[in-house]
Amino acid sequence: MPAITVDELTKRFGQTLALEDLSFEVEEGEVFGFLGPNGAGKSTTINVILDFARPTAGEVSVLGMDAQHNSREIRRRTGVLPEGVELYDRLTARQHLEFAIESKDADEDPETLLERVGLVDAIDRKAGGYSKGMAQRLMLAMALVGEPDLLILDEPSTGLDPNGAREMREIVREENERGATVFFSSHIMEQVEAVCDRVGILRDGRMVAEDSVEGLRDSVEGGTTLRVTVDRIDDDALQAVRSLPDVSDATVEGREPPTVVVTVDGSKTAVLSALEDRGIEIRDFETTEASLEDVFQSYTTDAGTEVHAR
Ligand SMILES: Nc1ncnc2c1ncn2[C@@H]1O[C@H](COP(=O)(O)OP(=O)(O)OP(=O)(O)O)[C@@H](O)[C@H]1O
Repeated sequence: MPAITVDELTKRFGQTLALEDLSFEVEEGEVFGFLGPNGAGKSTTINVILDFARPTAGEVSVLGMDAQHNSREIRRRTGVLPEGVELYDRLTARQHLEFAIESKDADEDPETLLERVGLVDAIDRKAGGYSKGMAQRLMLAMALVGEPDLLILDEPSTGLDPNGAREMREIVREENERGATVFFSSHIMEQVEAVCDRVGILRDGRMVAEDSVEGLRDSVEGGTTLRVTVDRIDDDALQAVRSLPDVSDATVEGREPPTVVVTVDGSKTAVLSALEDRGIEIRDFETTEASLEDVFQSYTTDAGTEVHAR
């Protein structure tokens, strides 16, 4: 049973079409990264999943239950880190957590939870004085209350410095190992790479790609470039490289020594062997992969479409 099923979901706000016929599934036990530029519809999708917004058309089920009819039970089993921080300025972190623990009928120690998110030193300070990052850590601790089956994190790295973002990823990993499904949105591809099993890319309310990060990289033409520095090169050897099944392009840069620049999908050794078989000496080689930013751009901008996402 999938943890989340979104089926032909459309959501309009007046004239604005925020989501259009959106369908996807998040498998139980997976970490799913929900990516998209600002305004793509990520928060709207999350709001419908949690029944904070009603669909114009389509259906959503969460943990096997209908998102609209069973929202109370769904929210009880789900930990949410919503976008934008809504803390009570006059309450301390301990009081926030006591409230969250009580409302989930859970039985946890606020101190242990705050230790996990690195905020235990501020346990009895009022949230009104918190920095953005501290507020985000407290919200994350609240999301963890009650060992939820599903964690929904909307832009969880907002306000966190690189250390905080790394700690957040560690918590995502730990929660996933405990058995929780994690669904988190971001507009930064790099943040999802380290933890996500699968990524969906949303653009203008539609899912434009769904794959592992590795699969997405491979889907962008020019994904891997192999640069081979050789003692010399001739047309015969260059043609031999070009005719290899996994090679889509091969050109020569520089003369002394020349560098063969090869766009290759599969085996790089085949390229090296093709050159060596023709008596060419390989002095050095390196491979470069498309950056994740290239991948994201190729799916979310018109300029990027020219990168030829297949
Ligand atoms: N309550 C609302 N009323 C009117 N329009 C809305 C409302 N909520 C969202 N929208 C519109 O729906 C579209 C999708 O917005 P949404 O907030 O879901 O995007 P997002 O991907 O979460 O963006 P961001 O990364 O900026 O948070 C936008 O055009 C937005 O202006």
